[in-house]
Amino acid sequence: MSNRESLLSVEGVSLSFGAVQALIDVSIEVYGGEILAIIGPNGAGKTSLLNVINGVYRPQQGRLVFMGQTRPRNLRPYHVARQGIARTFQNVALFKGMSTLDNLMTGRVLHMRSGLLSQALYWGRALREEESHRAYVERVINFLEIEAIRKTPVGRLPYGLQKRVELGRALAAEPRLLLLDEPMAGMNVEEKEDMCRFILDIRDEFDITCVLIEHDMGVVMDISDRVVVLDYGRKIADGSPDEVRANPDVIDAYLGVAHT
Ligand SMILES: Nc1ncnc2c1ncn2[C@@H]1O[C@H](COP(=O)(O)OP(=O)(O)OP(=O)(O)O)[C@@H](O)[C@H]1O
Repeated sequence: MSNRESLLSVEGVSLSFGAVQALIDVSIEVYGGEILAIIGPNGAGKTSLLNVINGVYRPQQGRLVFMGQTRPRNLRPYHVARQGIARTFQNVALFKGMSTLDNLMTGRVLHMRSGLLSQALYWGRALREEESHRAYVERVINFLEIEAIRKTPVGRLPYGLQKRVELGRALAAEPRLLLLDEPMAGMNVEEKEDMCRFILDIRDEFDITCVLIEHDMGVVMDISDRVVVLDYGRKIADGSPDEVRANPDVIDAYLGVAHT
């Protein structure tokens, strides 16, 4: 559960693409240890917000504070990842010809100190490092119950399992903050239940804070500690699942009807 200490502050962020205003003065607090869902109709700015958080988009206005440090405006996505923010994508983004194990190992790249030269010069050290990365990846494989597919090229796996491998790769990066873009999209009921369990356990066992975009309201209401609602680039609600569900602005945004 949340420790009520801010892990990430998004402060007054505005982002536009030409005439399109994707985010308008959005402020969000993410507390350590919580599962925060971002919801909203299509085009509301949810993915843009994740892309701002992981440094792919630079907002025209506003700032981000992660673990007490204000992010420099020119920080690149690679450095954001090194600071401890990992993500998965709406459409699975894996190396389809590579095995599950190798895909997960790519998640460790940020933590690898040995370059090619030092691997040649200090072979023993590089080997020890490789072993420790393997051990961490094995922990992730066990946790996600994907032992049976460790050697399978991920392109051959059913979609639900590919999503799980992608989650594993993000987890292998040992992030502090995990951003999940529609982790249940395209899954059947059973796969969704598994994914919900994994997200809850990631928070509890790995102590990783999760921000997720999800369209399945049942899932959102079940697993989130807090819900933020975006509509046309603005934040229109922020609260517990029950508060948000009862919020008239949210009902309007989803149902498109005026409330009395
Ligand atoms: N790279 C881009 N170039 C131009 N416009 C963009 C870009 N990315 C997003 N937009 C626009 O910004 C607005 C917000 O899009 P975004 O993808 O963030 O919404 P979303 O809430 O994630 O939508 P969905 O639920 O459909 O994925 C939309 O009007 C979209 O067309």
